Amino acid sequence: MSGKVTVTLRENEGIRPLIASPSYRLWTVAVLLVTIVALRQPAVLAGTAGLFLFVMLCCGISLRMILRRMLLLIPFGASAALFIPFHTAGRPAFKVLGYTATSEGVERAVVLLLKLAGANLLITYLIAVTPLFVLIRSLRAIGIPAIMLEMMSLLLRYFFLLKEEARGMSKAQRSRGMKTSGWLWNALTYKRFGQLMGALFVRAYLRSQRIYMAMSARGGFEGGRSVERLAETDRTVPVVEVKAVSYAYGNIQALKGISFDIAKGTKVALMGPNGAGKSTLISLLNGLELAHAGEVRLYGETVNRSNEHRLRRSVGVVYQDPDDQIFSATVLEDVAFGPRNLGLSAEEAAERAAEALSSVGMLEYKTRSPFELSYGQKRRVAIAGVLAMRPDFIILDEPMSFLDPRGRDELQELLERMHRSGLTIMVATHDVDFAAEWADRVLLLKDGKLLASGTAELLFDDELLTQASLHLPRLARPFRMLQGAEDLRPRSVKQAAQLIWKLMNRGGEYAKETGKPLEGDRIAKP
Ligand SMILES: Nc1ncnc2c1ncn2[C@@H]1O[C@H](COP(=O)(O)OP(=O)(O)OP(=O)(O)O)[C@@H](O)[C@H]1O
Repeated sequence: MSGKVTVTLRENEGIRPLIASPSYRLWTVAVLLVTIVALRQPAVLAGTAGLFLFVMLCCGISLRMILRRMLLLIPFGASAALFIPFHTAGRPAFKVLGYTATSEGVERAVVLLLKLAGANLLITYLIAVTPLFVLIRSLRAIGIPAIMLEMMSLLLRYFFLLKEEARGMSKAQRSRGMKTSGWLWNALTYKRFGQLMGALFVRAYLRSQRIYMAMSARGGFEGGRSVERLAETDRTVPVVEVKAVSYAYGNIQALKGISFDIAKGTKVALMGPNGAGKSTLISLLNGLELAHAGEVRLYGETVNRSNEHRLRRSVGVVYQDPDDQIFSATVLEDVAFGPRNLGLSAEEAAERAAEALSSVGMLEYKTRSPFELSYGQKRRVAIAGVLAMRPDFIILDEPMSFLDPRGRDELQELLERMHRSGLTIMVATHDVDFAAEWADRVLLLKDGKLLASGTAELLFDDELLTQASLHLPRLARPFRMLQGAEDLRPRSVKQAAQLIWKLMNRGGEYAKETGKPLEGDRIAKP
């Protein structure tokens, strides 16, 4: 599964924009660009470029940054301008290798270069003082179609994610001795660089696959068709029935004939070591993949190509990395993406999105760019994106990963609230402590097989835990060290406190009976 990717868009810290409103800024730059295109006099163009440079320096944009941006464009402009003096009719000015340059040609080349420099300065100013996603949003104000902006926003977002991945990989390589400084690399460095590029390509491919899955899961490729929802379901029909299901990726058998049911309103922890088949099972439960053998039944219906879209309406999946799921320019738009795909109007979708954001405590961030959020906040937005589709069954893949302790507690509370609102929830997790405290039901997978299925009591079975590469919940460990208390299985801090209290009382009774205090070897022997 992918690691956390941090996207930095705050390249412009310490820079003061001259015009506060991004859309006014955009309009001003657009008007100035048109003016530059219209100007013909080299002296006026040079004066204008000088003025822009002065203003940019006053705004706090460093000369280094300006030169770096200029160097990106000027070589292209210069190579085009190089030929103009020799291809323009007029008074001969000088000769190079037998070719005659004209004065008019030289002036045209200078005008072109000055125009390019002026335009480049303006765009550098705009990019330096405006975060890219604010810029994209402002483009809407000048009439660029929403679909184009969505695409730009998506492309930009993944460009940055890949850039961050490349940076992370390169850092990791450098920390292991790869040297990339200087112009002349040795053969090994070139080889390592090639490997890095290859790995980046594979990562880009895998990420695009995950994005595709996350978008499909929210109905992104159904063209906003209004698909009927499932009728109100009978509580007695299991939400999920998995019967002898197998699935393979080519020769790799990911699931090997597994069977289980999930009743409505259950809190399920799907656990197992890496490569056990959890993510594969999730794709099958959401109808994104179909079983190669056996059947997956959702609300009593076998999932097949003809009903997968309809059934998927009732099953929401929150993927592990929120960066795979979130892509719109604002938080509200992103959460409204799923409802829009359900065929709802823009107003209805926005209403639902606001409601979902409120339920995850993120309503106040609705106009922000998802890029400006912390990882935990992005995860909440990703959950809201799925809740807004009002599923009956929600699956979360590793929701606790990369969250700080407070973030974990808050997420657990959110899961409880979601459950109280009537949802059936499945969480794929490696976190035994969370699963022991939260789950009503535990499914243990290993090597594509169902190792065990039952209550959270399974998480106290040493043999099973060893087989599933899990460990005993931390709260239960001290009790294992106390003679006479080994069988006590607290699943929450509260239960652990109650059990400790009981043990203390037991100690008191012993002292009363025997007239001796309880010491070491009876109960309190670690
Ligand atoms: N796209 C793929 N192509 C080939 N094999 C795959 C692919 N995805 C998964 N597998 C294989 O299928 C098996 C199950 O993988 P899966 O990702 O479902 O496990 P998982 O339990 O989710 O693992 P983890 O906890 O590491 O995320 C593994 O052996 C894995 O190598």
